Amino acid sequence: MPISISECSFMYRRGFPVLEGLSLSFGHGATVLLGPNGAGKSTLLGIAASALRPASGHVRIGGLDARSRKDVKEYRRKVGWLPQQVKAVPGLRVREQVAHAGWLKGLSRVEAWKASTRALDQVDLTDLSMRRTTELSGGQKRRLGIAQALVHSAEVVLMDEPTAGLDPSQRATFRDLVGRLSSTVALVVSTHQTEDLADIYRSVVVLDRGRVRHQGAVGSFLDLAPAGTAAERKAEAAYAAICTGEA
Ligand SMILES: Nc1ncnc2c1ncn2[C@@H]1O[C@H](COP(=O)(O)OP(=O)(O)OP(=O)(O)O)[C@@H](O)[C@H]1O
Repeated sequence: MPISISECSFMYRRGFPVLEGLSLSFGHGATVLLGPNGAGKSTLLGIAASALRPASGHVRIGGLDARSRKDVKEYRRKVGWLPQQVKAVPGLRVREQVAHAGWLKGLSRVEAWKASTRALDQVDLTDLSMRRTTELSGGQKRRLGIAQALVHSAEVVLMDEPTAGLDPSQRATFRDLVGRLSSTVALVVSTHQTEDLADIYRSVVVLDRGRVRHQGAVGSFLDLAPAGTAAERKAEAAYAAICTGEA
């Protein structure tokens, strides 16, 4: 189901708006969210996950509004979110932390325990399911966070820099995962990695200083690269052209 953000404004500190009247929607399939440091990507994903509350505007999935007290619990059940920082809960083992995340999203204890097996398999963490989460490496913790975002089979999945710190083999595993998720969910991935965009994502959003600078299919994004750009550099060149205002 698509997620729609309309006329959203947000500020952490009075007088310093991060987003002003932002409207955007993410449909079925995988969308990559690009933008310079500080553009507002994490803020936007936090709002879409209903972890941050905008000062004005609406965030909706179907008929559910994240800002409505009546809807918020059900809204959150429809969303899986990998935040930029994944917290290891002291005392919990990997499988327990993933199952706990599923239980918090409304699964029964039995369902959450079963679902944690599948989610850990999806991120190749089965071997570490009995490891204490506080003992994971950075990349392993990232994959724990992805498993937490997936455990309750959300309709909308938001991932903030999921491949940061992943080794090449785990990045390949993640690419396969995106391919599988794309056919069933609305997936939004914020990243600074522009290689292989066309193989992984259906559409691209570029955010800059809280504004949408570009939104469209991957093909039309790549076409913004200057003529003659080598295929493997097209995404980087298109992104640079948008950020400098040349496209
Ligand atoms: N907790 C906070 N308190 C105050 N300002 C914040 C906070 N978090 C982010 N900001 C500010 O909000 C703006 C948007 O930050 P945000 O983290 O959303 O950007 P981003 O596009 O995700 O950046 P990056 O690519 O570096 O992760 C930045 O100017 C940042 O300094």
